[in-house]
Amino acid sequence: MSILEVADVASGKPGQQIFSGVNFAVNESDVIALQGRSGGGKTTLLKCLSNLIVHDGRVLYRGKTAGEHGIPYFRTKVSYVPQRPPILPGSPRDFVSALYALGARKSPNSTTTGIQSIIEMGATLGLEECLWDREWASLSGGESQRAALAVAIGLNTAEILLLDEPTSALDPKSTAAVEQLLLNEVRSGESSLKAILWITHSEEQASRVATRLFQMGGGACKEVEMPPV
Ligand SMILES: Nc1ncnc2c1ncn2[C@@H]1O[C@H](COP(=O)(O)OP(=O)(O)OP(=O)(O)O)[C@@H](O)[C@H]1O
Repeated sequence: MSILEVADVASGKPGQQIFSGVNFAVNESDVIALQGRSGGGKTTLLKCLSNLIVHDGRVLYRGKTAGEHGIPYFRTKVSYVPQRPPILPGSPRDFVSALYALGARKSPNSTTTGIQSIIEMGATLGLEECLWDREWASLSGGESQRAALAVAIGLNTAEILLLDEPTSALDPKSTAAVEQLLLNEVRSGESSLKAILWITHSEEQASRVATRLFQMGGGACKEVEMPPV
């Protein structure tokens, strides 16, 4: 069974549709680069898939809709990671503690080991431990982007991550670390992560990470052939 089945998904108002007729399936080990012109609807599509905005059509995770699974559970499995995390009160550590306290993230880890594994994930991305105790508002764009990714991966709950330009604020070294970590996780039998849908404007990045390529524009989303290496 596919992890995610997307059937006839459309978004926008009548007469002002952003896209319609989006159909595809995401399978284990897929790393799908989603490309297309600015304003073409890539972010909107990812938000539809994670049930963050209202849409037409059906999105099935492991054969069931978000409503059938329960929306909080669905979002822990099909997780959208925004390009820039919203500025939250408190520190990244407070944020992670709150996630565990809410129980919204059913993790195999206890709170303490869970936070520790997220901090270790951050270290892989070059984040020092002291950063987790600083105010979100004091972090640079690249630090907050990597902290959000470390949380999304380190929670170890999502089967599919929907990444919105996850390296847009990063230098080449940090970009390489993020790409490597994500590919390692998706290939590891121990990680919950089984597939990624990854918005990127970089053809070079797509060729480094992707196993499939989707092109968005003109109100549609089509799979295209990967360019020869
Ligand atoms: N909340 C909103 N209200 C009204 N229009 C919106 C809203 N969010 C997005 N749009 C519009 O929907 C269209 C698609 O936006 P979206 O952000 O999905 O594009 P994108 O392909 O991700 O663009 P980019 O590559 O610039 O990030 C754009 O015309 C945008 O202005």
